[in-house]
Amino acid sequence: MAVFTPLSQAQVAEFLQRFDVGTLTQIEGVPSGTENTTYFVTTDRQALVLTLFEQGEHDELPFFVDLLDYLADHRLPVPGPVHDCQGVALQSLAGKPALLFPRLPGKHPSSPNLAQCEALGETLGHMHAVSRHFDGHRPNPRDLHWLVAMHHRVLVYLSADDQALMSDEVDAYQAFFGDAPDLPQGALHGDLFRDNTLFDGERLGGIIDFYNGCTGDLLFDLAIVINDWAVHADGSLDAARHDAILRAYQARRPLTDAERAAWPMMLRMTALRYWLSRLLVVYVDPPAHDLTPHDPEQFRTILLSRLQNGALALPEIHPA
Ligand SMILES: Nc1ncnc2c1ncn2[C@@H]1O[C@H](COP(=O)(O)OP(=O)(O)O)[C@@H](O)[C@H]1O
Ligand SMILES: N[C@@H](CCOP(=O)(O)O)C(=O)O
Repeated sequence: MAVFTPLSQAQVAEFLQRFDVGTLTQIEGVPSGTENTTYFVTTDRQALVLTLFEQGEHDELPFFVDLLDYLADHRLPVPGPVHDCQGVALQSLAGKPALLFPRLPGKHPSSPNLAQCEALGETLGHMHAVSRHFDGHRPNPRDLHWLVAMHHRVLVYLSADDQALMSDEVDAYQAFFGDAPDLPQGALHGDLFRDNTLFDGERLGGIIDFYNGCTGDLLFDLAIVINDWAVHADGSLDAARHDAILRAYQARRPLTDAERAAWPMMLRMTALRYWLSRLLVVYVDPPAHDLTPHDPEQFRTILLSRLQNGALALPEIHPA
């Protein structure tokens, strides 16, 4: 379940009066979320999504509002928050911070086809081309500093081989990124898995759930995408999906030489980032609700595959 704060029809109807969105006809709790309370809200004029923030740093919400406003203004398929009649987006409802969004069309792709991979790559390249100029700032909460600080907390739960694997990897990232030239910076989604996209057939209807959004290495976002969108069950890369995403991405934002050099290491580091964050959820900081945690093993397998097989060759650049 993901309705942590139940709302009545009357509460939502009164809330909607702050906005110019029409009159409430229906509310429906969304079961699939994991962190926040989400309701689909329908009025006589439009379909909306209401999010109540249950956890996290609430003082970071203005960053997410600014980022979504910025991306929506640049015609990216993201749900730009609805602003009330006074021009304010961030609200309070039932004692929780609340945002209202347009409901975007589509479904999460479990097994994306090549056209969907191309659409995602093209949109992410577009997003990164414009997000380089976004002037907000939020350090990446899952960057190398986080890996260095947090990996000690799970070592005790791992086999001797896995302890060595994790520690050696973190050392290798520190050695590599400590000496590497700076990579292009900008705003990132930070968690662009398939289940944070909505596809209407082959059209990308929207990218949602920007609450890992931050500013940092753009390559970090791209590596997260490849490790989720272009893998087989054994962790190996699917060459056709990999190339479809990276060709379309680079038509919008070609990778620099420094990014190309860092790519194999970034694929490993973002695989370990999820192995670690999932281990932390399972062993160190389990959530209060009873949702089944994501499987850490999946990202250990991906990491081992990147280590054993390296990265695939990056496709040729075809600028638009
Ligand atoms: N703007 C939107 N348009 C359509 N569906 C949405 C939108 N925002 C969220 N959803 C739906 O609600 C679900 C939960 O939202 P999400 O922000 O991912 O919650 P959580 O952070 O709790 O996981 C999503 O998986 C998606 O199905
Ligand atoms: N998509 C992630 C969950 C979000 O990551 P977190 O670091 O914010 O817990 C996953 O599949 O594990």
